[in-house]
Amino acid sequence: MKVLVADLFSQAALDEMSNAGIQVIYNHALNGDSLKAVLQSEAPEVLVVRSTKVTGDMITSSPSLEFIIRAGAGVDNIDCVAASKNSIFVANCPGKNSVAVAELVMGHILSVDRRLPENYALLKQGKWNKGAFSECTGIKGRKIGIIGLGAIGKEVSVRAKSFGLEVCGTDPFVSAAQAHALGIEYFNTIEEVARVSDIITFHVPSTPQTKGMINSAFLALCKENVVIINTSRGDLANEAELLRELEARPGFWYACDVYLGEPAAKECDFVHALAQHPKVYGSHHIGASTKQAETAIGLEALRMILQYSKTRKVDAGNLVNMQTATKAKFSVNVRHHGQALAGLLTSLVECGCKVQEIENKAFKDGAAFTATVYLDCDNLECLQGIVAGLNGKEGVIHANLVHLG
Ligand SMILES: O=C(O)C(=O)COP(=O)(O)O
Repeated sequence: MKVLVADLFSQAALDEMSNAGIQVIYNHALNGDSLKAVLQSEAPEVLVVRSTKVTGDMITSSPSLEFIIRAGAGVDNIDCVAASKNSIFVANCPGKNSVAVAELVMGHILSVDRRLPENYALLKQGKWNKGAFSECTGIKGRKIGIIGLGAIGKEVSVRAKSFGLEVCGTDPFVSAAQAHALGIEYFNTIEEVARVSDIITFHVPSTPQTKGMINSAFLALCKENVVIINTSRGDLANEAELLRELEARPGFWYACDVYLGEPAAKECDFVHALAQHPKVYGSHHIGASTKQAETAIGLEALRMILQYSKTRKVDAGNLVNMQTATKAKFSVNVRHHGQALAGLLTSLVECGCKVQEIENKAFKDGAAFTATVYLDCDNLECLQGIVAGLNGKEGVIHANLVHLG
């Protein structure tokens, strides 16, 4: 099997692939036309990318392609609809860079509160101005609102609590009970989070529902001195409205890792009104760029590639799309601490799945049970929602979805 890796990727995972007899082409300079050309000339079955765009045109002109792996979380850079139409699976590596992103969020929170970039800049200019920084507030006891309580949002909440922040949040896929179990005050809407939070951090994917959600109407509900952190996607922000609010409200600060019209990793000019605004602290979309995250993502991609090379089945933490033409067969695998599967089965039936077989294995690893539910389903989105919900449930160690053909 041939795998094309078109972005920076773990060397250890590349070596493992080669050791397993997989032909690997690693070229992290590929982008646009050059990526399309290599897809055609090398004809790989598997393509691995990070933020590099995979367009419908690339997909339709690459008949060899069977599986695209997003070595990261957000799949908005991949034309998943075109992939589905061409029977190409798309999977990401959920949760594998969550800690790295959460660590960056804490860095931005502290940077804004203590004005660290200005501190550095003055010292570099040979100036000493302790008095200029005596107005910093401190973050203990203030409230952080987390929009999106998935893997990244949860890691942020753990770190925020250790700094003494109070944590609240919202997420349409997480129940109030699940949030409360994590010590997070739960709200049903982003508007409620806006009203009570001193710092608001966004951890949602780019979808039609989330695009432009950081806008004037949202900011009007926020506290006067709110700090907004966006490490998710640039298009969550209506940048024109955000710039107006930054001008109009002296106490409002924005820190971000992502921008509208962000250049590809391989380019270097970036003239951008928001990025260069004095009340914006920005980083270079480095949320996932730690060696720890690179290793975790590399291992997850490697696992999926090895599995696919042996079985031609996609065993993914999150299968993003599916072949649209036919009903597909899946299994939901759950490792848990012995609670009943009744809730899972009810949810599966409610979303139209046809359960074929349930396999239970007791006391794997001495402490945990595993269950595999085999089913037919043509509503992948619903099925993914159920599996994601299981991962947040108390007593569940891990649940994943496997495409069986
Ligand atoms: O995983 C994600 O969604 C990210 O935004 C990380 O992007 P990257 O893989 O560093 O290009």
